Amino acid sequence: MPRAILCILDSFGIGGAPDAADYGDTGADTLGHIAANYQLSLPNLDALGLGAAAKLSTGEVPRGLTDQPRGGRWGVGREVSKGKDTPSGHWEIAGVPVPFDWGYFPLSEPTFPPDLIAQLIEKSGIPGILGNKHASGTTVIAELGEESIRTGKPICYTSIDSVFQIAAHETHFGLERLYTLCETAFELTAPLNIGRVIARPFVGETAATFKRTGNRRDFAIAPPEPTLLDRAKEAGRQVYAIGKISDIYAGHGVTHKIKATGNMALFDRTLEAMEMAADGAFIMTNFVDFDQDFGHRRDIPGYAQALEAFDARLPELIAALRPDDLVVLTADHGNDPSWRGSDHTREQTPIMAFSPALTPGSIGIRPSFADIGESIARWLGLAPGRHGKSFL
Ligand SMILES: O=P(O)(O)O[C@H]1O[C@H](CO)[C@@H](O)[C@H]1O
Ligand SMILES: [Mn+2]
Ligand SMILES: [Mn+2]
Repeated sequence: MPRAILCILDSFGIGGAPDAADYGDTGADTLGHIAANYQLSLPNLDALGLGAAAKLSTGEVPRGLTDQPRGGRWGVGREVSKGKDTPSGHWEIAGVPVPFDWGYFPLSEPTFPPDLIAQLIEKSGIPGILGNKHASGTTVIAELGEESIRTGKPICYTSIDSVFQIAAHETHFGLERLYTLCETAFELTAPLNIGRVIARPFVGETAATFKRTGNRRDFAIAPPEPTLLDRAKEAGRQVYAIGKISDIYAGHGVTHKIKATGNMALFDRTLEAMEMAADGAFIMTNFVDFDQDFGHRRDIPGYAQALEAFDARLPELIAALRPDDLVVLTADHGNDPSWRGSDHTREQTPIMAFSPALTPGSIGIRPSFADIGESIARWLGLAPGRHGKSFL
């Protein structure tokens, strides 16, 4: 019975979104700009159609890649959901475009409504908050982390995404206490249509030594309709959610939740799941480092090396495939490390689908990421959903 493995390379855009101007992102191109600034070597991704997909997206083959795929189906994903954020991208990939507008916090300072912060302080008993602005997570910890340790006040910040993030020291503030605080914040922000509250624990004693840990936790609102994960679970299938996948879907539709820190550990867990998973299973992994450690940090060599490390492991994944396994590689949005600021960028995404049982060829530009979910649904023998069309 066919199985499917879906790998999300978080933020790995390939430029060319027709609505990029609406986001101030005209010309943003995560892969294109990395390739222009770094001598990229991605032979396995290129063989699966990455260079060809990039050419279809922007008209140009990125430096170091080719437009000669050597197996699999390849094409371009275009997002219909308005948010260029992780939940919007992931939900749409799993067949459910986001039909509503998320709530966002303004660029002005303080960014959070005074009422919201007053209630958070009252309900949680914290002495106050620091931050209260748009910020990059690592920068704001370097700026305010020492004061946070000294005063016991957590650092609350946001971005252009629909998020309320709380950074606090793992031991001085306490990890469990941070999670509880996030739960309270989640209850208070849900009526504002805020997609996620994210706990951002860090360690270290000085600005120079602060480091965020793998104990990040996302408290997310649930998708508005059943996703591919729910549909697979409902049909009695195993659904493996690796990395932050379970958090992104608020645990809905997940039968096996597996956490790991770092892309290589995430790759290991994916291979292990492929060994364990039953016939008909659906395995989904989010490779978060691309986005969290390199895209938001505007680190071009870091992003490039993470891509090369991922590429180098693809032969292991291909060798582990059973004859009727399908693998799909794609991304949820862009995060061009050469771009201004530290936020995501509106871009199209690569879609690379391969299986020993699949004939190669182009799938063109898909009008919605939902086509990915529908293709996997068809592969797994699930009933069609309400959105998207299978390219298989
Ligand atoms: O700068 P850091 O804390 O990594 O935050 C990033 O992570 C958030 C969630 O993915 C995004 O909204 C972005 O702001
Ligand atoms: Mn993302
Ligand atoms: Mn991000």
